[in-house]
Amino acid sequence: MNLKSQNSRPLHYITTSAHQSQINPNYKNDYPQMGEVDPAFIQAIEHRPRPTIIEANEIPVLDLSPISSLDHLPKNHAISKDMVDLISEVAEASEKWGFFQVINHGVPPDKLEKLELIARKFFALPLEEKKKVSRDEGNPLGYYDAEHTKNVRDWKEVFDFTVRDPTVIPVSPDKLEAQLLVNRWPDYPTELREVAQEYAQEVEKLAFKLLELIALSLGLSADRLNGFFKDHTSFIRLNHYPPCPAPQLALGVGRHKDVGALTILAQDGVGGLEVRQKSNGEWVRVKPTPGAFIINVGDIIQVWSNDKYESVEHRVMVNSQKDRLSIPFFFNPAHYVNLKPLEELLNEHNRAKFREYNWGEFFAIRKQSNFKKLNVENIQISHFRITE
Ligand SMILES: O=C(O)CCC(=O)C(=O)O
Ligand SMILES: [Fe+2]
Repeated sequence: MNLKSQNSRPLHYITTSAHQSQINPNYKNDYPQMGEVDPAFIQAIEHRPRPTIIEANEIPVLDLSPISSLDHLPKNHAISKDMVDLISEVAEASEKWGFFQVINHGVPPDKLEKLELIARKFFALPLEEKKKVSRDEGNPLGYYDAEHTKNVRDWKEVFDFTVRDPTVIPVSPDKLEAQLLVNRWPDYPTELREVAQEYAQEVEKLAFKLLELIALSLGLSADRLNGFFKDHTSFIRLNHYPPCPAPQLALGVGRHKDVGALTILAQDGVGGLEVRQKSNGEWVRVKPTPGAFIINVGDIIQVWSNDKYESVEHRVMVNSQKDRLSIPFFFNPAHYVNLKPLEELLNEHNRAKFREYNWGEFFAIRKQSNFKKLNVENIQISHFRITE
């Protein structure tokens, strides 16, 4: 890679410019030129985005109206025809795509709009302000602008908070006993805490409904998986992707699979999320659908379902013009839950494909590899795969 300059240009030089220009008309665009991109961001050639984008027109959009007024789904199949249809759509989408979108999901749109607005205000603050609530090795919550995916730095800045406050989970592989994690809220914008918590409560309800739909779609009783989430360790991330001077070299988030059970993602209208299509391995763009959430099956559901529903690889492309905001809710079980294929789905033709592993330990090890560049591959469920 023949870069003009090897000097690192901190991400913060460009993060606020889009907003600064709205606030201050004299603000000069300060985007670094291509040669100034820190090599830490540059993807290996085979992982760089392709110049032509393929839109995924077929990612299923599921209408959750049949369940939007319910708090929980009926425990067995004593359910309406509409619900039966919905459950088979969930089964098909999870098997074929590992991704689907939902509309009429019951989350009030104004809760999301408010959070988006406040998130933009937060990211528009000077870096020193944001760093007052910085994540560190002892606490993975708060602001961070140097996350690595597969040891390459992502072109993004994030703010993480847990849905349950406090949340109990081990955070470091050197200290695997569970710790009490407390959210870090900034002084400004003052409303962030309240708006974020209100949004979290609404999406938490949706997460349980989706979990119940997935259980039913696997032929289990609706509440089969709920017990694993009694003390859930779910967290919400505000992802901000600043405009990037070299979008053909870097990624907002490098290719990865989500390690939790389910992800419920809100994205703004800019677009950038790409999913690796199961049928042919092609990267396809998930076009923003106003009012819809994007749902993806994570590694834990892959393990529980013994590979019936696979967690699908995805990544985020950035662009040189616009910044982008996305808000994933990562629905994760309690730290003490041990994960393995569900007994009732196994038989002599379908033997367990994964060894048991503990969620809290897995989380602690993965968090450390996202925090800094390591020289080893990060932990994956494939490390627990049983090879004959
Ligand atoms: O920004 C997006 O669309 C997806 C982000 C993502 O995959 C993640 O944060 O795990
Ligand atoms: Fe993801």
